[in-house]
Amino acid sequence: MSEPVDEFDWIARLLRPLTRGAPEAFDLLDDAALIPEIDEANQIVVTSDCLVEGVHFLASDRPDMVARKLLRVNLSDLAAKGAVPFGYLMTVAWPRDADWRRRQMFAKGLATDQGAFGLSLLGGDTVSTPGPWTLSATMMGRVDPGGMVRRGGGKPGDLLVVSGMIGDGWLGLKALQGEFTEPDSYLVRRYQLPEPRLGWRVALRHASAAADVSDGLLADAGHIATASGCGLEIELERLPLSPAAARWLERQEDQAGARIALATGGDDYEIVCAVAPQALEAFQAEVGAVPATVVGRLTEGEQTTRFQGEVVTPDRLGWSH
Ligand SMILES: Nc1ncnc2c1ncn2[C@@H]1O[C@H](COP(=O)(O)OP(=O)(O)OP(=O)(O)O)[C@@H](O)[C@H]1O
Ligand SMILES: Cc1ncc(C[n+]2csc(CCOP(=O)(O)O)c2C)c(N)n1
Ligand SMILES: [Mg+2]
Ligand SMILES: [Mg+2]
Ligand SMILES: [Mg+2]
Repeated sequence: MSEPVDEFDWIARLLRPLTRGAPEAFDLLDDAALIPEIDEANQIVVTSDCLVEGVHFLASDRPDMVARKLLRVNLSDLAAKGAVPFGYLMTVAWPRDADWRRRQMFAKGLATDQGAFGLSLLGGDTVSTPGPWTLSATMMGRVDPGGMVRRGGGKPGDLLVVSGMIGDGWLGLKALQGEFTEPDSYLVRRYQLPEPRLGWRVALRHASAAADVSDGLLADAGHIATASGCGLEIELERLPLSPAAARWLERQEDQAGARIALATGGDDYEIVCAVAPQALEAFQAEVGAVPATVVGRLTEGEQTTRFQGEVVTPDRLGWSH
């Protein structure tokens, strides 16, 4: 039997050398690449995320919702970098039985969110596949020179702040898989239609580091800590929970285990960022309607997670392919 391959080992050991040290790639340690010097006023942030049926979405999800999720997971990376998106390239691998109607619904979903987010389709590729429906988008956005918020740059003592709510996406998948029922489909909608936090662009000017939360809060906060050369502490009782998530949590016997599941399940597409204590007020003045919650801080130590003062040790910090 061959050994299992870790996603981040493959990126670090086999792909990083292929960047040949290009400064644009940041050693493949960030959410996006940066193309500098387009002109004096603009730099371009570029990111690419792929969705696979059965891995990222369900075969029963509507094609227009899959289209919108494809755009939104990519927009989420640009949101975390403080970029203003403008266009994308897209590759679609269609299973042979994908009929015109399906493709039409898919294009309609793209049109809806292109309108909502001011995007143009710039190019791409279309192929067929004997496997599951697979889609990839490469999304581009503008920043002022030096304006991209990096994963590195956090300092011990910085507060870890998260946008919106954590755990809803993971719970929405559980609901779709029949693990529990919800009357209003709020969680299912959160799984199928993430909300990229582009409204945090100005607030992020007061952050020292940021990433979006796709793999899980503990994993993605960990990416910030690692890139910043810090440790971190997260306190699970501080997780921002929607009313629906709080109701689910109430029904769970193992409270620590349930909170770990919410903080490692992923599919949140929120922003986690590091903010120096003295910058918190200025940061909070710019976040608008989306709640900002302090969930922990960067430290000089290891990565630790606590619940009610006790250290807890999750089996995994988040999703890994
Ligand atoms: N196949 C690949 N080729 C080149 N670079 C890659 C590849 N896969 C990942 N990377 C790079 O590795 C880094 C980390 O990727 P990762 O997928 O964790 O980023 P992300 O989009 O923020 O997270 P997620 O995929 O969970 O949304 C990024 O710089 C990304 O561009
Ligand atoms: C059907 C189904 N099963 C499981 C999951 C959970 N999931 C899959 S990939 C991923 C990390 C983010 O993606 P990536 O790292 O590829 O960008 C997560 C949390 C899902 N969304 N749908
Ligand atoms: Mg990311
Ligand atoms: Mg991503
Ligand atoms: Mg991932």
